[in-house]
Amino acid sequence: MIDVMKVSKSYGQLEALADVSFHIPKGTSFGLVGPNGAGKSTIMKILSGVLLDFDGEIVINNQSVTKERLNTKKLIGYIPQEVCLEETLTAKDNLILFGNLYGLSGKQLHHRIEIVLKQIGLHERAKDKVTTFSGGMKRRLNIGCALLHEPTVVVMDEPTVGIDPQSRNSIFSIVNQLKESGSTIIYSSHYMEEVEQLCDSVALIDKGTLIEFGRMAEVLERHSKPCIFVAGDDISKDDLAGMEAEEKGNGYLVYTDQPLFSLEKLIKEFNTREKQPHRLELYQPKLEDIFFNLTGTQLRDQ
Ligand SMILES: Nc1ncnc2c1ncn2[C@@H]1O[C@H](COP(=O)(O)OP(=O)(O)OP(=O)(O)O)[C@@H](O)[C@H]1O
Repeated sequence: MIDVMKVSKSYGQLEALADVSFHIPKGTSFGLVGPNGAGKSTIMKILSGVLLDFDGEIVINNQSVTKERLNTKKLIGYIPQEVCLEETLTAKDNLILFGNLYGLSGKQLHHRIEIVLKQIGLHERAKDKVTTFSGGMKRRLNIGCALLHEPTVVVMDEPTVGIDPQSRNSIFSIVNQLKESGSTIIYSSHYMEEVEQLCDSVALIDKGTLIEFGRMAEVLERHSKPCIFVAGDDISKDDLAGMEAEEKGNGYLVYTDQPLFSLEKLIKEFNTREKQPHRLELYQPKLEDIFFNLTGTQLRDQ
C-alpha cells in the first residue's frame, strides 16, 4: 500500500537520507527506529507531503506523493514531532481550526470533534485553554487534530518524547484503537521497546541509511543470538571464562551457541574466583541490542 523507493534527501552538503526503500502493507503498523539525527523526521515529512524536494519516489495507494499530492494528503494524518497548537484557544477551538484546514465544517466537523475528543481522552477538557494542559495532553490534542478527517494512514513522529507514563499509555491505546479500525500506522521513535510492542514491521535507520527492515518477528529472529546476562559489583570482563561478551547497562551480555553449557561454565568460573553475581540469566536480545550490534551505536544517550 505504501512504497518508499530509493528516497534520498540532502540539506545542502548534508546527506540526511541515502537510497531508502521499504514497503508497508495496508492496515499494518510500521516502526521507524534510529538515534537522534538518523533521518526519521525527514522520512516522515516526505511521506506526509510536507517536504517535496527529494530524490526517489513514494507511492501511497497507487498514487505518487509528489504528482498526486492533493489526493495523497487527504489519506494522511501527520502528527509532527513538535507540538503545533494555538495555546490561547481551547482544545475544541483548536480542533475546529485544524478541521477547517482539512476542509471540514458544520455538523460533520462537530460530529468528528466529539468522536476525536473521546478517542484522545480529552472530552472533559474540551472547553479548557491549551495553556492549562500538561505536555502529554498537548501531545494527545496534537494527535486529535490529525485524525479529524479520518485518514487511512497515520504518521506519528516521536509522539511520546518527553511525556509522563500515563500520557504515554494513553497514546499507546490511541495507536491500538487506530490499528483495530484498520488504519496504517507509521510510527517513529528512538524508544525501541515502544516500537517492539506496537509495530508489525520495523526499519532501523542510522545516519540516513536503512540498515535493517522486515516484519518485527523476522528481524528479531534473524539477529537473535542466544545470550546470557551477568551483572555483579565485583564482576569484570576477565571473569567471564574467556567468552565473547559486551557491556550492557551495569553488566555484560555473553554470546554463546550453547547457553546451558555456558551458564554452567560461568558458574564454575565464578565459584573458582569466589565471585558472586547478583544477576545471571538467559537473555533474549531486543531491538535495542540488535541496533547496537549492527551499528556500534546506542540509540539513546547513556
Ligand atoms: N531543515 C534542515 N536543514 C538542515 N539540516 C537539517 C534540517 N532538518 C534536518 N536536518 C539534519 O538532517 C539530519 C536528519 O535529521 P532528522 O530530523 O530527519 O533526524 P531524526 O532521526 O528525526 O532526529 P531527531 O530524533 O533528533 O528528530 C540531521 O543531521 C539534521 O541535523
